Amino acid sequence: MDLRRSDARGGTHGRPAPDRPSLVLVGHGSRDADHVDEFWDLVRHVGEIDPELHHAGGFIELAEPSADAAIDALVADGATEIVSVPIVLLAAGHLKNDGPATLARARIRHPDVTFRMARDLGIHPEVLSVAEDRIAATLGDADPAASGVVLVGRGSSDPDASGDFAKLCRLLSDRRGLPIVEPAWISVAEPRVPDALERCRRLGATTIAVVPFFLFTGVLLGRILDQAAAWAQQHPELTVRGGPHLGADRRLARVALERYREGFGGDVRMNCDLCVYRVTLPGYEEKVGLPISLTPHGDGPARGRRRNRRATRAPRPGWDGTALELADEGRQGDRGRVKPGEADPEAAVAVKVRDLHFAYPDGSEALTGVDLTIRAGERVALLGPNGAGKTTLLLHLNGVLQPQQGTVEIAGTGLTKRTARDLRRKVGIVFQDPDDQLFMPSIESDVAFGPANLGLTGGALEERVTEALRTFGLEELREVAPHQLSLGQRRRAAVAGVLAMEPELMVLDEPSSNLDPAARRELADVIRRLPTTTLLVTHDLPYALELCPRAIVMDAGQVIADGPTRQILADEGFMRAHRLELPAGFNPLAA
Ligand SMILES: Nc1ncnc2c1ncn2[C@@H]1O[C@H](COP(=O)(O)OP(=O)(O)OP(=O)(O)O)[C@@H](O)[C@H]1O
Repeated sequence: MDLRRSDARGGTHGRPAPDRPSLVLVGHGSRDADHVDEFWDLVRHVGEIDPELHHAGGFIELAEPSADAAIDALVADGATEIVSVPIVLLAAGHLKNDGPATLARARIRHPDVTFRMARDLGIHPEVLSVAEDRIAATLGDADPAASGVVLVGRGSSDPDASGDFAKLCRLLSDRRGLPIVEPAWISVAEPRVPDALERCRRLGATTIAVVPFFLFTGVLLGRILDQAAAWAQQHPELTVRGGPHLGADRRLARVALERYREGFGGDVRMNCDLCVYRVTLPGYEEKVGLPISLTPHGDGPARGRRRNRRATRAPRPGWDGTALELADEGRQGDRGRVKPGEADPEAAVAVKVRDLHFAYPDGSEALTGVDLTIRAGERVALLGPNGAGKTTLLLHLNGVLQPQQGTVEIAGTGLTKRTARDLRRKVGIVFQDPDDQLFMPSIESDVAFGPANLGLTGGALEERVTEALRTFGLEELREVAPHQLSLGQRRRAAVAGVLAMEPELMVLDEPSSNLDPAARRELADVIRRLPTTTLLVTHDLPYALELCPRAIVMDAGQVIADGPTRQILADEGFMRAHRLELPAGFNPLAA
């Protein structure tokens, strides 16, 4: 018997905290017991990712407890602020009507409690990743050039939901390189499944995956497969494969927590999470691309620095410099260009980790389900308190440790005992202490050591070494012994040595530790110029902000946040909850 599952049903979890609201996860509800079980599985994931968070789950209709009862239970525990996150893929009538209505009733029952409503899971990169995995599993080894996908939604009379679903299909094919992805709906909206299958056929697909874009199971999934099977019978020359729905994937629990943080911090994005194109609001042109605060919105006072702002005011310029600069570039006719270090959604995947678990022989569970994707060319900070699991993750990336459960891929190569040696070459780790790395009599011979081991000789070796030394301003020091250099110079030399191996992924472990301000700046210049995908593991949060557009935060063996570094560092409640401290007086919004 799965005790955790029955524990997660109904009831509340955690205790109310003074510094952050409680969370109510609101599902649609279903008469299907498996659907309801999957909802509780997702609630359980949320609790596992953020064990301290006071939360409960409930339904709009058809299953128990109701969302009203879940809210009452949180209040009975002492909650004074509650964020409601709809566990719904795309918002339509039920969320838009019943979601706010639930909170309106709750405000009447509990006038002293503040309620906020967060967004649906929506068009989020993690939602796309889950859908992408389901599609890939369904297509298997079919030739992508001759494959098509019919992604099937629930169907709604709400044009926003239908439009968002079509957009999501488009993003899966445009941005993720999937073959033809055709939207279809099982009820209310058109096209229907047979029409979309027919369109795939006409576009030249010989293998077609029919994948339900449903969060949880239910009677409609069988109907989708029946319709696909009936169509397939009329087209025996084609292969039609039915795929799984999204299910209670841990990545979706992380999206739910991100929505909670948005609702909590008043940082609801004005555009979708994936858009590089930004909409100019008439009269607010200077705010193009900035997140617009919706916090006050009639839901009681806002928290924190933006307490006194009205919903129509955007945060001050500089909140999201990245987006601002993008918009400026757009005006010069270069809209959407990806800047160095940022994710290019069209770039190849450099690192893909899925559901990675690892326990040390003494039973310490260091990794308990890590999922992350890093694209080629990205510069990403890996943050987290002591013992979060960062080192253990790195030891998997370079093949020193083998996954006990889950998968690790570097530049398309999966980690196995057979490939571990190869992966060690693809992932270059620059250790915190350069003296662990530099052991030859001169900097030049140190930098040459790795490439020479790879078999490079003569002019090719000389060229590789000179290039690496030039990149790091070490040419004049090439004949100097490492012990005669400063710590900053030794650290640059260590980076040069690893870069000379031309790794697919460069990992820098605490690169700024013990450096004086000048050496720190010089190293930052070097890191910014690295041509390789870079993962920077650090407790130096200002350095992470300076160098990495994106941060991944780990705690208790899991990824608990993944997003723009500035946004994560500015989330005071989140930072405190995970023992991440900014230096006194450091304001990530102003930096
Ligand atoms: N060799 C080991 N044997 C047993 N437990 C270990 C071992 N190495 C790490 N652990 C445990 O695994 C968990 C994750 O540790 P890890 O070193 O990966 O964290 P970290 O995020 O790198 O921490 P730090 O920031 O302190 O370097 C911790 O609970 C740690 O005590």
